[in-house]
Amino acid sequence: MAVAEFAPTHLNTRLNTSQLSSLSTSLSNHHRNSLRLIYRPRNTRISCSIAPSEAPVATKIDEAKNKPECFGVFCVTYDLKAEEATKSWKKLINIAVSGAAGMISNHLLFKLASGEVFGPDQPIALKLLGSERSFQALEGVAMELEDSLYPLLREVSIGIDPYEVFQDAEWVLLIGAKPRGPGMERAGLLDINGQIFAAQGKALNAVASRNVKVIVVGNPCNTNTLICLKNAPNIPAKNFHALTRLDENRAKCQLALKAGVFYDQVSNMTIWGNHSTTQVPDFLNAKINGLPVKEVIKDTKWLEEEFTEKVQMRGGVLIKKWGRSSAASTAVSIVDAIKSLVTPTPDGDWFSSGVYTNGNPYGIAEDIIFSMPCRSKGDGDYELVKDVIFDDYLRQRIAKTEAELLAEKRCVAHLTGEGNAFCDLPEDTMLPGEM
Ligand SMILES: NC(=O)C1=CN([C@@H]2O[C@H](COP(=O)(O)OP(=O)(O)OC[C@H]3O[C@@H](n4cnc5c(N)ncnc54)[C@H](OP(=O)(O)O)[C@@H]3O)[C@@H](O)[C@H]2O)C=CC1
Ligand SMILES: O=C([O-])CC(=O)C(=O)O
Repeated sequence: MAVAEFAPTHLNTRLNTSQLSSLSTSLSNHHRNSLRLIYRPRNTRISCSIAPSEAPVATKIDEAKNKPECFGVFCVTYDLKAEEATKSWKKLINIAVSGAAGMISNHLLFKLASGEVFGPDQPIALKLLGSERSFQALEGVAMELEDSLYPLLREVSIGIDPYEVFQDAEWVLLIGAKPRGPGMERAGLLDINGQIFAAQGKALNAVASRNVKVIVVGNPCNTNTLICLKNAPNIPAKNFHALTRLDENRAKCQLALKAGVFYDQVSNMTIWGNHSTTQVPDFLNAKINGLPVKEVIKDTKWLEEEFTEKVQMRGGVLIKKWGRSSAASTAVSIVDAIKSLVTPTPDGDWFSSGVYTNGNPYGIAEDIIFSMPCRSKGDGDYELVKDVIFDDYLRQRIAKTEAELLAEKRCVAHLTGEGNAFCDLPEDTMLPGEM
């Protein structure tokens, strides 16, 4: 019989029977054996005796996959009362992440766990959604989280069933999606990924917190968000976002570079429309050092052509250099997107997010997900900014990205409960990463 020593040395431990059983299940995932746990009093080690398996191993692994289990050291409860440093901590929040074994998550999860996103007094629980395909990798991610000893990370669980993983989730970051392969039509990608987001929307509707905030990253993210929210009618449509913050950050960087200023001097940067090559980085309303961009950068041809294209195609250029799509900067932009919703927007500024268009003041078609300028009081909610200006150039560009999103919507009608799909995409426009 093998004996494993489990030593949460930095913690005060107190386990109840169900936690002992969870710990046993979790460790049995690693060791593929049955376990006998011996609990000793606080501040001592917990010994796990590993006996030859009695039940078929495959059955145990399958059980663990279907029902998310706490992982390793995260099965240990902390004695919060005994820890002086935690006295002022807020109530734990549940954050679910799909595609948790993918590249973006590999950056994001560690930022979430560090306190960089929700603050140094906000303990979190991470609920990681994977698949049969990624389950082993997911265990690896959870092991790395264990080994990072983040004080604010109180729970980690992994699973493959969204109905289990999304239970009571207050923030859901939907990152997992099939990448578009060679020769695959955009309509095909919309359908394959749309199925994933329809299923996840249904799961959110059934089990997530009623006030859950959902940020969709997996592409094509605007239409995936629409599909998701249509399948979650009991959650306010306003709570769903498609990530266009990376595009905003890319646009700020290019304007700063051209103006010869540091990028913190660029504000009021709107990305309008789709996270695709039709997106519109708005240089009419953006500011540099508090002045309209056009007063600082007088080269209109550069703004209309080079700047706009550079932002639209940044993802593709990066893939050509790096051999894979932006992962670290995407994770940073997810952090920015969340922080923009949980901290008050600085006076006079705004941020971009792909949100539901119903009631928008810009005359953009209703019932699509469109990136627009938003402000937040820091309560997780947002309002659309009213005082923006338009000219013919901006209106024309907005109309093009709007037409693309309306066409994408018709392509996925079978997934949004709106009858038969009819796919007449105006031209085979690209994701930023596909150029
Ligand atoms: N909105 C934005 O600004 C950006 C969006 N993206 C998008 O984010 C998504 C994730 O990117 P990234 O983390 O780099 O990708 P990875 O390929 O590293 O990970 C993607 C994850 O998606 C999951 N997945 C779901 N369905 C499939 C499928 N049919 N085939 C393969 N994998 C699948 C996999 O996890 P599992 O097996 O656990 O389901 C996989 O781990 C992509 O859709 C990408 O286009 C990327 C950059 C910017
Ligand atoms: O197409 C991709 O996967 C990458 C992407 O969205 C981007 O870089 O903006």
